[in-house]
Amino acid sequence: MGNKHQHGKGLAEQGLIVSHFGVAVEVLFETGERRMVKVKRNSGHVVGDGVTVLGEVLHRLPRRTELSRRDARGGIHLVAANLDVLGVVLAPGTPSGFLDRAIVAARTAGLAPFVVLNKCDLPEALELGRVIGSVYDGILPLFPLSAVTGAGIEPLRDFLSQGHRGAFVGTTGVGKSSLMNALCPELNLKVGALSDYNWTGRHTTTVSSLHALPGGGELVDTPGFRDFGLVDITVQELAAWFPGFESLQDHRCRFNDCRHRQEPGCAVRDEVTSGGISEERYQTYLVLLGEVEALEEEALRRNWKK
Ligand SMILES: Nc1nc2c(ncn2[C@@H]2O[C@H](COP(=O)(O)OP(=O)(O)OP(=O)(O)O)[C@@H](O)[C@H]2O)c(=O)[nH]1
Ligand SMILES: [Zn+2]
Repeated sequence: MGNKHQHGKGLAEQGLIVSHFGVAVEVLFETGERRMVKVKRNSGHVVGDGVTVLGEVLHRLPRRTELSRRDARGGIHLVAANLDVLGVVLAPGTPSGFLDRAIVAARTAGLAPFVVLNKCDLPEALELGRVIGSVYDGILPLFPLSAVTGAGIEPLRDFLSQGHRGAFVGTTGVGKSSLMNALCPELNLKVGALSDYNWTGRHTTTVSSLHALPGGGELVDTPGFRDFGLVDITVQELAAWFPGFESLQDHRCRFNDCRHRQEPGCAVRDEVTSGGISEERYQTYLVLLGEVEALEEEALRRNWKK
């Protein structure tokens, strides 16, 4: 690795940040070469960023999308840039409401969400699959599978191979790591291959890494990015992106900031009356709306600005 490429004077090379080590990033260049480039700590670069590199000077290109999370003190952290899709991983026992929040968060960030129903080898997964299928089938791609047995993983591979760059999110224990390992056989290998570098702290400060899948597509591994903060959505985002309200693309509420509750001229309530939106979906929305409103008030009190 490294020395084959001649750096032409004044010629910047274009690449992609595939790993981040705090004081350095690993850049994958269009030539296929990989090289470590030093960056300032807190320079704001993340995995998925497109860059140009001239010598040791790295310049970030504009981003298409940004995926962020919020920490326990309200600080916002960028997790990855330029993702196209976000896989929301569910398994028996996932708290209800998580999926809707995650879908809204993904859509708000400009990522197309899809659903992975993991642990389908367990009998409890049958009922979850039925419930999820009845609500979300036709709204977004669904992948029932088992990361452990490998059953059902092929359709997900096909989906990702259509040139998609994605990441997974899900509550702890749903099987995100298992899924990453099943999809990226290079993951374990990679840890070993990198160990002969001697950048200080590289093993402990890795934020995330991007992996090309053997059949096409890319996945970003995001250690520490589970459910936390992703589900932190605003009332406006919820009202605009709630799954099941897709028919609203053609109809608009009278008020731009309509919360779809009692406002006059509300297109959502019209759709519920006419059957375009199910009463059940609408009731689920109202419950979530109440929760998001309460969280927003609390955040305002703590002075978390969004
Ligand atoms: N039965 C069954 N168990 C699974 C499956 N996928 C993962 N598991 C198990 O679920 C547990 C959690 O899996 P992980 O892959 O560590 O889950 P995770 O989402 O990465 O968890 P966190 O790192 O805590 O966020 C492990 O014991 C896995 O073996 C599956 O498809 N079927
Ligand atoms: Zn409305």
